[in-house]
Amino acid sequence: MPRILVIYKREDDPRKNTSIKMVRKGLAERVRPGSVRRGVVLDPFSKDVLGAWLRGEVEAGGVVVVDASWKKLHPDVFRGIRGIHVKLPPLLAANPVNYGKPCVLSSVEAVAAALYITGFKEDYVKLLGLFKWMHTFHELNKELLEEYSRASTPAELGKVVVEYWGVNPC
Ligand SMILES: C[S@@+](CC[C@H](N)C(=O)[O-])C[C@H]1O[C@@H](n2cnc3c(N)ncnc32)[C@H](O)[C@@H]1O
Repeated sequence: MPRILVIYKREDDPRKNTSIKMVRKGLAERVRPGSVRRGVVLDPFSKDVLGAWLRGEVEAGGVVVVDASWKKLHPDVFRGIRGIHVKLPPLLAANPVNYGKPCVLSSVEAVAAALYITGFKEDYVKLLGLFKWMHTFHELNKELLEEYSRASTPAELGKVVVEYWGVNPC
């Protein structure tokens, strides 16, 4: 499994936090921002998008997620973290806080999507087992995830987004 690195900002209830659960289950590690050397940083403010062409970077450096509150999230939170910053192509959240909304995923949803799109499908399945609503995430997004994973360039991925969403909501 690629490394999953969590930068945890302690901004919400730790009992409901999804990245803390990934860490507790031994699927992710908690790190300080300065210790990240490379990898794919899941950054909703980036203009670049994650796609299958980043598989090598995920393999080499892992997936970095910044666990902060969506209410307080600001581009500064991501500044200075080394790695390739990318947002995810649009997907629907299934978590109880943002159910049905595009783009505002929980940490576990974001990491799972990144793993699926870059071809780590068995590792994606491991994350589905962490929360009941992760199976709903799968049902809501499985066709889109598969289409996204087949796009081999940003232009191809952009076409899928336009065909499905019209205007990109993220
Ligand atoms: C804002 S935090 C909220 C996490 C929440 N506290 C939890 O328990 O899961 C979610 C993180 O997942 C990643 N993420 C979520 N949606 C994303 C998207 N559309 N594009 C890129 N990264 C995303 C980002 O690293 C973001 O900071």
